[in-house]
Amino acid sequence: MTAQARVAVLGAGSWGTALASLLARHGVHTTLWGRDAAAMQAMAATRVNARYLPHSPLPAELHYSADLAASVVDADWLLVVTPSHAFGELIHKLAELPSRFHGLAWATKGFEPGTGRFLHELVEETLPGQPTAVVTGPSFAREVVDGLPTAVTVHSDHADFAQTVAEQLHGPTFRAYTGTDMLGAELGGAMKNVLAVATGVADGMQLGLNARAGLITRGLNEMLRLGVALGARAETLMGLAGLGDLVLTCTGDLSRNRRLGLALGRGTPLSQAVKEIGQVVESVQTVDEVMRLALRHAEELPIAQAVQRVLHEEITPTEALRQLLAREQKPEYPE
Ligand SMILES: NC(=O)C1=CN([C@@H]2O[C@H](COP(=O)(O)OP(=O)(O)OC[C@H]3O[C@@H](n4cnc5c(N)ncnc54)[C@H](OP(=O)(O)O)[C@@H]3O)[C@@H](O)[C@H]2O)C=CC1
Ligand SMILES: O=C(CO)COP(=O)(O)O
Repeated sequence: MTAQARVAVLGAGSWGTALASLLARHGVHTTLWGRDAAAMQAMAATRVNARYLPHSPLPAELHYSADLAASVVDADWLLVVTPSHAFGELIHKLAELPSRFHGLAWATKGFEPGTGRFLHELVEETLPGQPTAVVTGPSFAREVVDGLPTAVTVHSDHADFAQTVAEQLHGPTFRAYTGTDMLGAELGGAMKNVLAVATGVADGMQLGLNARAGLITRGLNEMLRLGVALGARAETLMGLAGLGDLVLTCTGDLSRNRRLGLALGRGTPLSQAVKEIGQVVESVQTVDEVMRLALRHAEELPIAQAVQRVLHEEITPTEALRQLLAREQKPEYPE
């Protein structure tokens, strides 16, 4: 008999809780770590994540901890699911802890704030030699924890590690594909959050379904152009990590990034909109990193730039729309 796999899921918000539940349901010995001891104790007692997924019972097999060292000490591999702004600090803490894990995956979507560095670059520097993988794709936590059918993709430079992660996540209602393009997978997951704000703004302003479809398609074009300039594979961005997640977050009201855009389009001030959502809204930081990369690689991204100006409250959504519509006529693709 093979030993039961042991995984620590680090970050007990909605997505960490959903992925930990999934692993536990699949027979993996799973510990969910969160920084808030009282919240973790309450979760263990009630088997509900009252703040982030209040309507979904969690499996009896799931373990909870607020002790990072104890959570990771005997884990076979780790799955980090904190917001991107907390990712670097956590990786540095992990580098200091006694552990035996072989492989670090993350389902965080975003970049290192302030540098435009990809999360895989940050991990390679801090934990050199560890197999790494990114779990991404169209996947609202609430639907996953409720057992609704979902497909994601796991990209890694280490085929064995990608296979381990995908096999343990894969189950009757959760399909986990594998791929080898970490950069493309990370870029897609990060950029779709910015583009979801754009379509949210348009829908909040009641600009119609034509505008929504136009923004999704031209947004995909921005993702592809920046991706290819950075060395991503176009097919990654046309798959679950790019187009799939873009469609989900640009059209599904469970998306917090879309809801931010909707609120801004209806005239709600940024700080109020973020406060009302009450959860991580990655686009607020990601947009600056996307534009930093675009500048570095001389790529013009008019939709992402409009989102940046709106999120910095430099221009109103109405002015952003005027500027986008006033752009010159040109071929759809460069010849
Ligand atoms: N929700 C979803 O459907 C999906 C989310 N993602 C991605 O997953 C990542 C996490 O998002 P999500 O779970 O939704 O976010 P939530 O807003 O639901 O939860 C955020 C969690 O992160 C914790 N946290 C915040 N700062 C720190 C820190 N410094 N150290 C440790 N924990 C911290 C919070 O703890 P506390 O409560 O104590 O503040 C909370 O548990 C994001 O990058 C998101 O884009 C990806 C796919 C789907
Ligand atoms: O990444 C997600 C779904 O794939 C969740 O999107 P939001 O962060 O916009 O809620």
